Amino acid sequence: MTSLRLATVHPGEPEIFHSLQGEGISLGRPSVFVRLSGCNLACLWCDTPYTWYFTGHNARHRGCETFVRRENSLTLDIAEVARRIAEFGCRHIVFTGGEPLLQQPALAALCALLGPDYHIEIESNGTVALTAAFDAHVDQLNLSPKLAHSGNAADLRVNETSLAGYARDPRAWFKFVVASPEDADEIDALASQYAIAAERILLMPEGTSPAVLQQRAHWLAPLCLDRGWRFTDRLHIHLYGDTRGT
Ligand SMILES: Nc1nc2[nH]cc(C(=O)O)c2c(=O)[nH]1
Ligand code: SF4
Ligand SMILES: [Mg+2]
Repeated sequence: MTSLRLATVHPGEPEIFHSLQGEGISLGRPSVFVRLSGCNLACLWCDTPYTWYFTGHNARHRGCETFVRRENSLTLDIAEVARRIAEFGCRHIVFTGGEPLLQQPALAALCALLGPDYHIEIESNGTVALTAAFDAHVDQLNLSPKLAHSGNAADLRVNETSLAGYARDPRAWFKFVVASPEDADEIDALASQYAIAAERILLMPEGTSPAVLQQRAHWLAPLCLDRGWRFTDRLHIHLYGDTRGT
């Protein structure tokens, strides 16, 4: 029996939901989201700390206390995950987290169970390379390599081997979360080090309220125009606010 560790919308209920993709190159596309629990990083401004910031975690997180693990995560057999996905009647899946690529054997087994008719999109921090078994199922990678302002040590947030591999992968898009105009220099450096074309780079304002997103868009939009990078908003925040299961 293979199972996935999932986040919850409330205790006992896995975070599997139907929504419009709110970020990135597929923005606006109806998708089934499956949120996995657990992350190998600890971003200060993480918008889903309930996937990893559990009691006893020694990282800091801006603005929140730790979460009780058994209330905020659960284990679900992949057959049940597949059944819940199928109920939505939507062929686009987004695996997110946390860091979903920490559970690739179970994700590969789930995709095999679902069959070939699904478009599989991944939201990942880019520090974990694809396994051969899961690679075969993946159609699109939305990678968000973390910058210095995330608070993670440089050697943790950038895995040179996996990032170099993704830079060569035509399925990969690079969605950087930015908090200030100065972040552009770090993105420039990564883009030139890994030879990532501007065309595949998107910048997204950090923020979990429409007001903050709008305020940051004022300097981010011209910055994107200037550098030839794409801009992405966070549609779900405008539509639903910062709420689980949306
Ligand atoms: N609607 C919607 N779009 C999203 N795109 C990426 C998300 C994420 O949390 O990774 C997300 C999310 O949580 N909701
Ligand atoms: S990598 Fe993503 S899920 Fe993990 S702590 Fe950072 S923002 Fe949160
Ligand atoms: Mg998110």
